[in-house]
Amino acid sequence: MTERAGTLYEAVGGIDALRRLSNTFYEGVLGDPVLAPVFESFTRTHIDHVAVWLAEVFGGPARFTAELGGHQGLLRSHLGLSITEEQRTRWMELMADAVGKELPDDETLRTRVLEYFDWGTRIARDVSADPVGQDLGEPGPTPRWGWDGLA
Ligand code: HEM
Repeated sequence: MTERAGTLYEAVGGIDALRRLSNTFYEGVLGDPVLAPVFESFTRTHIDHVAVWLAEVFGGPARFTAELGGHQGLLRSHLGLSITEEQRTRWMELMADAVGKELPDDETLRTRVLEYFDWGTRIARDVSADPVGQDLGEPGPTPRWGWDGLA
C-alpha cells in the first residue's frame, strides 16, 4: 500500500504535464528507427489524444470516454499494428526518458506511472496481433490507475 492522498493525475501536474509528456515522448518516437515505421500515419492530434487518455486513467476527467471512443476505441486504435516485443521495449525506454524529463522528481510517482505503461503496452501489443475490424466485445470501462496500481 502507498499511503498518498489525491490522484496520480493531480500528482503529475494535470493535463498540461501530460501534454508535455506526450509531446516529448512522440518527439523521441518519430526520430527512432525502431518505432518511426509503426507510426507512419501519425498526426499531431495523437499527442493530445494520448494526454486525454492518460488523464482519465490517472484519475482525472473522463474525457476520452465521453469524446474519443473510450476503452473500446483505444483498443481498436492498436488493431493490426503487429507490435513486436522489441518495439514495445523501445516504447517503454522512450517513455521512461520522457517521464524523467517531464514529470515531478518523485520516485514513487514515476514508478507507479511506469508500471501503468508496462501493463498497458503489453495489452497494446497483444491486441495489435488481431486484424483491423476484429470484434473486441465489450472491454469494460477505461481502466483507472492509482497509488496502488490498477483500481
Ligand atoms: C500504455 C500504452 C499505450 C497507450 C496509453 C497508448 C495510447 C494510444 C492512443 C490514445 C491512441 C489513439 C490516438 C488517436 O486517437 O489519435 C493510440 C494509437 C496508436 N498507438 Fe498507442 N498506446 C500505447 C501503446 C502503444 C505501443 C506499445 C505502440 C507501438 C509500439 C503503439 C502504437 C500506436 C499507433 C501506431 C497508433 C495509431 C497512431 C495514429 O495513427 O494515430 N501504442 N495509442
